[in-house]
Amino acid sequence: MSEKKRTASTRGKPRTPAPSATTPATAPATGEGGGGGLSRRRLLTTGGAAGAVGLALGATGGAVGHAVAADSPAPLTGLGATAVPFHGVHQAGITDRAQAHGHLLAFDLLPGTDRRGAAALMRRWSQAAAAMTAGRSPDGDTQAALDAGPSSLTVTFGFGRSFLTAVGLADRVPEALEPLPAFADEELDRARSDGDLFVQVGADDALVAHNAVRVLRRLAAEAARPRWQMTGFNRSPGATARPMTARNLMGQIDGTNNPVPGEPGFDEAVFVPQGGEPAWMAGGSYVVVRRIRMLLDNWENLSVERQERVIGRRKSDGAPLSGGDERTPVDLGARGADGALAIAGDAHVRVAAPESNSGATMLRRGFSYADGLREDGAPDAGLLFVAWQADPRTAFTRVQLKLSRGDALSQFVRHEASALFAVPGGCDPDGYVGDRLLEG
Ligand SMILES: C=CC1=C(C)c2cc3[nH]c(cc4nc(cc5[nH]c(cc1n2)c(C)c5CCC(=O)O)C(CCC(=O)O)=C4C)c(C)c3C=C
Ligand SMILES: [Fe+2]
Repeated sequence: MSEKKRTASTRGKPRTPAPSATTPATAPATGEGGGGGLSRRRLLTTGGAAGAVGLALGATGGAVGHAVAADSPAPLTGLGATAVPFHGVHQAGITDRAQAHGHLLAFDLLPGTDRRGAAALMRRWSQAAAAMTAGRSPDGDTQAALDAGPSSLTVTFGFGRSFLTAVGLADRVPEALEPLPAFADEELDRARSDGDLFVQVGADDALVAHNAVRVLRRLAAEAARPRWQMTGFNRSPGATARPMTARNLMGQIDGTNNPVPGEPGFDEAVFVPQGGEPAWMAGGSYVVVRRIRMLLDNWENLSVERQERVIGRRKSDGAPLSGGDERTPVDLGARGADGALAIAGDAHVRVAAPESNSGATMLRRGFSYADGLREDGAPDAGLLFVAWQADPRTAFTRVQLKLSRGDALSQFVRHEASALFAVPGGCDPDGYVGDRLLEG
């Protein structure tokens, strides 16, 4: 199929009817109350008819329900109707609130896929992602999400070091994409690590997220094959009485001290600046993905007091052990009545803090995972740690080196897979993600 034809058809049929209203809304990057706004505009669209009918039928179903719904279409809920624009200076899925469902995938190029073939793939993927994130049905749609709105779907693409060499662009490999060093105690499964291409899919509806993955998989067919896929989740929006930072599977409030979009230093910490090196990465970011299994049976046998000592924050409300509430800045110098440090020397927040790592800052935007049981009956569950930064050498790597040498949390977690990708800036509607690299 020619690019022109494909462009025309992906702009085609709406999955849900045209919006009757648009209302801007904001949400933080991680958790629901992590603070800060969005660098991308979110659209809350209210549709009627077909897309809404499926939702309206939830309670009644059957022929009667169909008749009622056809006469009085109800709007999609806010959850289904929310759309995050695909196009922009930065790719979506970085500063947006982490969705309830996430898929992380790596693909390897098939032998024979050259720069031209890779460019065609990125164009196909970008066009399909733009359509799906706007609630339109793309070419090759499986129709599994036909009745749903975009549900905050985001699709984010990245390139591994091996991608650049495979397509003959070894001279354009960013210095920041140097392989991560080996860290003490990691037990990495190489088959579930690295990869040529990275795809992150997030949505607040499980079918929408799954369908997007299937569509992208089908579009990759002749150019790339999946290398690994990991599936995770977060709390659903609206599950708590008020917006709150999410909890991880250890029960801790996780994401409190993330940098906040719009605050001083955020862009410098997370994005490669315009005029930065290499030029094709301007507006982009580097993502570190780590599959970190939690030894939940051991962790849950600790008293809450000991769990809090390991992290350095209270479990109930996330307040630092140095005092205050969740939002109170951590005071690493504070001491208790006994003269001992309020936040232990090996507490996770002390060892990971920017103050302990020459200012190292990253945006953590992960997903929990639960993949059933291991052979020994222990849960195969933990954190799909996803960290975004302008330079991993002075952010993730610096902090992880420190953590691997003295973090009290280390004995309760195992790093099982690892990957680093360069995530270019966003693209225009006429372009595709990576065009400045692949066309330049
Ligand atoms: C290399 C970076 C980090 C890894 C790997 C990591 C794993 C990890 N963390 C938690 C739970 C929490 N982490 C918290 C804070 C926190 N963690 C990192 C970095 C890594 N964590 C940073 C930079 C920070 C912020 C430190 C600060 O500035 O205070 C917290 C506290 C709440 C918060 O601020 O988010 C929790 C809880 C787990 C369970 C985990 C591996 C499974
Ligand atoms: Fe952490």
